[in-house]
Amino acid sequence: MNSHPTVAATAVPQDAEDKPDVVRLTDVRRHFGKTAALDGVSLSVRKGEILGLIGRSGAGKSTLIRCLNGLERPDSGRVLIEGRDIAGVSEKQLQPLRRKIGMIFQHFNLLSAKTVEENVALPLKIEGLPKAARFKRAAELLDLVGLSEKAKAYPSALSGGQKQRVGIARALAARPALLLSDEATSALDPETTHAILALLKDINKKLDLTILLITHEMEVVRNIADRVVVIDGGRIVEEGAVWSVFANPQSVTTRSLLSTIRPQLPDHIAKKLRQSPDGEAILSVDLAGPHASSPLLADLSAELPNAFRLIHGGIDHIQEQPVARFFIGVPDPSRLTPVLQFLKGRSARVEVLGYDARPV
Ligand SMILES: Nc1ncnc2c1ncn2[C@@H]1O[C@H](COP(=O)(O)OP(=O)(O)OP(=O)(O)O)[C@@H](O)[C@H]1O
Repeated sequence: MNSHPTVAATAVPQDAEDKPDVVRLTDVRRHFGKTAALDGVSLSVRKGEILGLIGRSGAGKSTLIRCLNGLERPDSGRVLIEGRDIAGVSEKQLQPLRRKIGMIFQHFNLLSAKTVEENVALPLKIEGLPKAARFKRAAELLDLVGLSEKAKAYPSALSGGQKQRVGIARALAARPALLLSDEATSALDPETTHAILALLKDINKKLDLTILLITHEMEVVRNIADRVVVIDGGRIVEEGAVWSVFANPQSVTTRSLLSTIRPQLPDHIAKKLRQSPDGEAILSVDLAGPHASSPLLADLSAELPNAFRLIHGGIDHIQEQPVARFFIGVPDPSRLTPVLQFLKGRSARVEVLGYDARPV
């Protein structure tokens, strides 16, 4: 028997369930005329968790952000930040609640006439902290984001990645309960994106910081989120631990958002597929968690020699869980049933995608 830890134990830290919710939305609705920007959204983000909220353009992400930071009032539903409902409070009561949320943005939103350290210290000036204390805190934060040597520089002298580091330092200045990241890496190149996401993960671990990542890119979610929520048309269409959603996406929207980063059947083969059982059967094979560590294809080859050919695929590792996806061809129709039986017996999800009458 396998000696791997159970799936549930590895996907969610043991104490995560006990941690309080920093954010809790209950049945939040916001309509603009006939458009339901948010159509009954309920979600929570636990202390220390990184939640990825993903959706295509128009899914309702910006409306949700605006409901969270109080710029938009929901038509109905509750928006709790550390247990305080921000949906029903006055503008004056909203100010201290807003400060519980630090935000980082796609275009950084730094003040160009102020130095890096002045940008970082600004939220503390608004809070009325004395100058020496403000700049001491700014120095600590610039150290945290690895940008101490740029304290006296102006934003125009920084790269995009450096600007976002300043944005992160500034967002953390007032010790927020939640860091809200609004497409914060969308304007950055892949290498810089990777470095910024690694920094966010590092800060999450060091400070037990709660992060809500709003994005349209699955790669971002894949890299650092613990859990993912997929929204479409103002509704949550799927949610779960990132590795498990990646391993077995249920909704059409999730599958489509994943299509750029999961192995797909090569186009030139997909184009030739027919549904009539004539020629080589083309199969997708998915498995995840402990099952994906076994030498499945080697075992299949030993059990049924020359029954299949490997077309495409591989094993990814998400949240330390192997997530495997392969495409294989079974040229001999008489061997299809034994291949399917073998794979299913090993807990793989197998789908016959079609038949290629003219394999290369
Ligand atoms: N102020 C508004 N007036 C009218 N319709 C609006 C308003 N704000 C949002 N909407 C509509 O609500 C829906 C959700 O919009 P929202 O901006 O929240 O989506 P989004 O996921 O943030 O999209 P994007 O990624 O393109 O920013 C869209 O159909 C949009 O046209």
